[in-house]
Amino acid sequence: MEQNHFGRLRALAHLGAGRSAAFRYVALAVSWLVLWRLSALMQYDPHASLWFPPAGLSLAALLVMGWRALPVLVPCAIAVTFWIDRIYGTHFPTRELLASGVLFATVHCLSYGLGALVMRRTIRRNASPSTPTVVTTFLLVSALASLCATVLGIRALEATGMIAPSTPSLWLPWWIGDLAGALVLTPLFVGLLSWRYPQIEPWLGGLSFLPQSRGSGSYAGKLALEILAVVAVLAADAYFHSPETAFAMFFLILPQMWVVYTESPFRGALSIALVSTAIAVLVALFGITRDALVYQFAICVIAASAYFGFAVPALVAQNRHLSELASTDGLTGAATKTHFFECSERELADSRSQGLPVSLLVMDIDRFKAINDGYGHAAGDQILLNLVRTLRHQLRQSDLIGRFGGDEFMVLLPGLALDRAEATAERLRRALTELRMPGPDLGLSVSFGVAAIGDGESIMEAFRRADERLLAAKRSPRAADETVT
Ligand SMILES: Nc1nc2c(ncn2[C@@H]2O[C@H](COP(=O)(O)OP(=O)(O)OP(=O)(O)O)[C@@H](O)[C@H]2O)c(=O)[nH]1
Repeated sequence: MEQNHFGRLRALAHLGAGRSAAFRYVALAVSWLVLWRLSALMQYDPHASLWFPPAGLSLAALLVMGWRALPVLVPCAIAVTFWIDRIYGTHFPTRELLASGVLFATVHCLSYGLGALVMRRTIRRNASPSTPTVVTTFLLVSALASLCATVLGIRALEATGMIAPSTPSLWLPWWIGDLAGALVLTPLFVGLLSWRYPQIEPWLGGLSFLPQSRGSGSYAGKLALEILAVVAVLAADAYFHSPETAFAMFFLILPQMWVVYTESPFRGALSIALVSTAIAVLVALFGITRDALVYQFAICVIAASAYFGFAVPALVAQNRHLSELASTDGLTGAATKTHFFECSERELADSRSQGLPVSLLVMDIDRFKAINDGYGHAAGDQILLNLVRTLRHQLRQSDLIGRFGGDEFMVLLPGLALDRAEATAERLRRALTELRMPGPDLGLSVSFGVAAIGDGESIMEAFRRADERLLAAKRSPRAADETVT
């Protein structure tokens, strides 16, 4: 009975999985055909569209799904050949259309498929690809794959009699249109597809397309500003009838970079796609296709430059992480020796300018080796961690805690002269004896060396004096008596 239920459940799960895969394929096909229809609406010459969004979807699908995308892309590419025939009213015989469709599908899928293959191989060879590597590979692959699709696509149409042989002006708008579609939309579609196919994430380098929970209010404002700028340039171009106005579109790189530097890669890619769509749709709506090539180039240049901008937030985060590693002790979170002395120099200069005293404490756990040997290094680590927590709890925010190494720590006490610094050391010593220890009869004993930093004295000189006092305290009978075994 139970087996029966389990079997039914499994069958249901299989059915669900099959459906969701079929649904994905249908959604991909519908999106491809809708994008193709949109690009056909933006044609300014036969076979020359302002941009060709299906190129971006094909490249993204082949990148994420591999050759599994072919059963969707090939029929779509054949179908649109028949659709073109109806749109242009050319009424070619079905056999010729089929031959032309198969040739176009082969050329399109082969060009973008090989491009995707090269990109996957290049990036996979690199264990952790950097954002500039991913972006450079993507730009080169997009340019070469779209050029290949253009040259072979024109040859295919000529061979099947769909266009007159040697139409020289066609290749540049075709190529830039395909390139614009691939450059602008591939990252966005990769982002959308990678939610369904998470295996793509690891080889995207610093470009994580996973959604982020940052506020969307300011992002919407930035997008609105960009669209406003697009409308302003295109309206001016349409109104003044001067082709020079079109070049103002290149200024859009500024707000685009702002979005890329301040938002997640997915939001950056979405913004590039929205702005480019707005340019393509409005150029078609305003009927200013005479400047189409300028706008095509603007779309490509803005997108290509913005992708390199993706590297900046990733590098800033990486830098922050590295400087944290260099300045903070990994176990206790106290400042490292170098960072402690750097910060102390600044603090000392600041306090001296205000006429305030500064003191330095150096401390060392007594017989720490015995704790490690008796209770293990994990117990020793816990004591170091608890010691720094206690120091933080006992000291002021402005006091700086550093780890010199091993079981030796130092504290900079801005604003405290020697007497108050010694009182602080005594308070800390007492608080540390209260720390929970691994053994029942064990108490934590810590020795201190205290020094006030004299006028004109350096931190290192004061540190040496404090360290001598620490050694003297270590040699004193009290420290020797307080055993920790
Ligand atoms: N658990 C742990 N032990 C550490 C760490 N760094 C250094 N130690 C140990 O700290 C001990 C320091 O030993 P010593 O310098 O002889 O100091 P001590 O045993 O406290 O002797 P006195 O200072 O003379 O009282 C060594 O056993 C080191 O292995 C650490 O990060 N974690």
